Amino acid sequence: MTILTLSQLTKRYGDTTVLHDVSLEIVAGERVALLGHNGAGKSTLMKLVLGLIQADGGRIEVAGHAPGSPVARALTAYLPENAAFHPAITGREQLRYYLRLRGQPVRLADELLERVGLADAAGRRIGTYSKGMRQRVGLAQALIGGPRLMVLDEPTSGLDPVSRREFYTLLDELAAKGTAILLSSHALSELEARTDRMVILARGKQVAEGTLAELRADAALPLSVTVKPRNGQARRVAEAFPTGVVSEDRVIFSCAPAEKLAVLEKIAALRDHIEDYDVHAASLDDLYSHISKRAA
Ligand SMILES: Nc1ncnc2c1ncn2[C@@H]1O[C@H](COP(=O)(O)OP(=O)(O)OP(=O)(O)O)[C@@H](O)[C@H]1O
Repeated sequence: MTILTLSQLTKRYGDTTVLHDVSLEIVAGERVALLGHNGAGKSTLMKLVLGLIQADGGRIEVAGHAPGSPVARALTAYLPENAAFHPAITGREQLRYYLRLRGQPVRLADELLERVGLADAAGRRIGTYSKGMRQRVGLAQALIGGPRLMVLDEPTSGLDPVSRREFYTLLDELAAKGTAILLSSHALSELEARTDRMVILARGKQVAEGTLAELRADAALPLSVTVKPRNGQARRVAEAFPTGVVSEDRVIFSCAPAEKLAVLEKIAALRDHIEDYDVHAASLDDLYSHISKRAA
């Protein structure tokens, strides 16, 4: 089921068009990453989805409802990059306040805080929380009511590596239950395995969209191959791969995706001379910088 539809969305501020004809659909359970340089239009797109600002062209639907309408608001949760709370109240009080606002029982506060790993700090003033802990309060708030669509603006900035992993595990659980997730992030490496699809914006234009595999196939960037020769075999192996560079007893070279099988066959034929090898496909970082340069 389609949860979010953007069709030829356009937004202008004065004479400047900050989003041009952006179209996107997110179905239930899908995790979509919105990528782009500073000022590319990510937050603007999110504000439009939330109904905080109005588009100048195109259409947005949240499960068939207009953004910002009471039904769309009830179905949507939002976590801003720097969730801000009153420092004098406790995590539990803050959650109870949000639960009341959303017409939910306040007894759910402790359960939500437990889900985001804040059970021990529930009775402490938020002013004593670290940035990562405040982000978790924001996430707990976003979980209220079992949203169908979650919009997360750079949700992991300021979180340590373990907290980031826990955060994505929580998102995976939500997606598995059918929540559609739209998140922006500059931390590309963590998105590779944790999102289903990426949309890349460059100066308001949608310059690429697809799964990591689709973006890789489209960009056709070379693979990086590293071969570790057995002792005393470096020269023999280097001769077999003349474009390679020898570094720290390894021979490193690149090959086009279409040549991958031929290279693997060659490596297999040299098995008596080779101790190990690695083949690295282009990372999301590589793809992002390639696509951004192509769009410039
Ligand atoms: N209220 C506004 N008035 C005028 N211009 C604005 C307004 N809000 C955003 N912009 C402009 O719209 C463009 C897109 O901004 P936006 O905040 O959507 O980018 P972003 O991709 O979220 O960037 P970042 O990664 O830095 O958060 C920028 O050029 C910005 O200056």
